[in-house]
Formats: sequence, C-alpha cells, structure tokens
Amino acid sequence: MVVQAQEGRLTTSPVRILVATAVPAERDAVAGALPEPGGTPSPNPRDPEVRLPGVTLHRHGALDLLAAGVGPALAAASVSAALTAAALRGTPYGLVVSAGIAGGFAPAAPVGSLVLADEITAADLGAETSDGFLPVTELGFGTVTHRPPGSLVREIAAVTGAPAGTVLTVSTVTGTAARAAALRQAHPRALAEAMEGFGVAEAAAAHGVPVLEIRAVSNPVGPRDRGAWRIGAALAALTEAFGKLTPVLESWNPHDR
Ligand SMILES: O=C(O)c1cccc(C(=O)CC[C@H]2O[C@@H](n3cnc4c(=O)[nH]cnc43)[C@H](O)[C@@H]2O)c1
Repeated sequence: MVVQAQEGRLTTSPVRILVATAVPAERDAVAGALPEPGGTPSPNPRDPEVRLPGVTLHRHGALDLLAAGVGPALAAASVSAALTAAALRGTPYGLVVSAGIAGGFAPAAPVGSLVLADEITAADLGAETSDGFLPVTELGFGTVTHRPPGSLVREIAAVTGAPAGTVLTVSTVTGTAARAAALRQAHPRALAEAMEGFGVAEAAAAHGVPVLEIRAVSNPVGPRDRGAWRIGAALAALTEAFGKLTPVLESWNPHDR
C-alpha cells in the first residue's frame, strides 16, 4: 500500500508487484492462488496479458506474473525489461518477488517445504584459486548478496510458517555430495539453492526496487537423483504459500523496511 498526497488529501493505492518465476508451470502455480487474470492499473484494464520484448506479463489484480526464464542472466534481462516498461508507463513496481521451486539443504528444508530468503546470494560468482573460491566482491567488483526488507520477511514468515535464511543462486545445479558440502561450509545459513534469485535481485536493485525470494523445495541438494524430484508437491506448496502471502504483499508499506 502506497500513501500519497493528492490535492491536499492523503490517498492510498496498492503497491504494484512483479512476481518472476523461471518457467510457465511455476507462474501458473502462483496464479492458482490469485484472482482471475486482469485488473488495474493497466493501459487497458481488460487486457490480462502485456507483451514486452522477449516476455509476456500476466496480470492478476495488483500482481503481474512473469515467466522470466531459467538462470540468473535471462531472469535479470526479463525482469529488467518489465521494470523498465512499467517505469516508462508511469506505473512503476514497488516490489519484485522471485518465486519458484528449489533444491533444499537437509534437514532444514525438506522436499515439499517452503523457504524464504533473508539473503539472496550468488554462490558461484567469483574466481577459483589454489586457496579456494573468491567471491567477486573480493576481486573488487559489485555484490554477491541482496537483502530483502526485514519487515516483509518477518510478516511472510509468520503467515506461511516458512523459515528465513540464505537462498543461494547457482548457475550449475548441485549434483554431488562434495559440492553440497562445500556450499554448506561456505554458506552455513543456506536453506536452498535455485538459479534465478540473484539475477532478479540485481535487476530490482538497478531500479531501486526491493526484492523478495520465496521457494518451494522440489528436491534435496546433493547427489543427482531425478527419481527424488517432487515437482508437483513443490508447485502445490507454492500455490498454498501465495494464497497466504498475497494479502501481506498487497498491504505492505514500502516505507517499512
Ligand atoms: O538434472 C538435474 O539433475 C536437475 C536437478 C535439479 C534441478 C534441475 C533443473 O533443471 C531445474 C532448474 C530450475 O528449477 C530450480 N531448481 C530446482 N531445484 C534446483 C536445484 O536443486 N538446484 C538449482 N536449481 C533448482 C531452478 O531455479 C531452475 O529454475 C535439474
């Protein structure tokens, strides 16, 4: 909710929210918890879809859903296109949410559970050296972690029951016990790994928009075992989570960081 002064009066308008998933199945799982497509504000309030370069927005009330692609680079490019288009239309987003399925670190994040990021961290952005991995920040560049607004993380953790911790972004899905152990050692607060959160967060940060990441666990992080995937259960958990957290997102005041 945004409070504005208009003609001497205080008015409120809902914050516009962009939810970026990787693939259409995740986007549709989020949509399953929302009102029918459409809603305002929109250039054409009856138009439930808006085509942008490379991506299509699906509008559901205050939430616009975007299947932004797999991996941090495509997710960043797609979210950046949506943020720029909204800003140019004069209806900027007030919050970006990265949502989808993820690998969970046992025992904190079992398959079918939900996790919430209080830190969104790029786990493999840096340089390998004979003394180990150096994050890009130690090479003198950029950032490797974005932090969602604490008030929002606390409220969403309370309504969903999801634990809050670090959600890692990787460009390569972990497939061995050794890599899982190395990630765990480097990031003791890690609950899950996925492939888009950091890219979404970089795009949001470039526009000065806060970011959130919420993930439903489809598989354990560890030795590759496609038989252990439970994508249906994770998508169902995502729908259930958005049923609970959407009212919190819609009433969130961006000044409460
Ligand atoms: O082929 C494999 O062994 C394999 C294992 C896990 C995930 C994949 C994917 O291609 C899914 C990538 C997609 O889903 C998210 N995701 C889900 N689980 C994980 C994971 O364990 N590690 C990283 N990403 C995961 C991710 O955000 C992508 O959108 C293949």
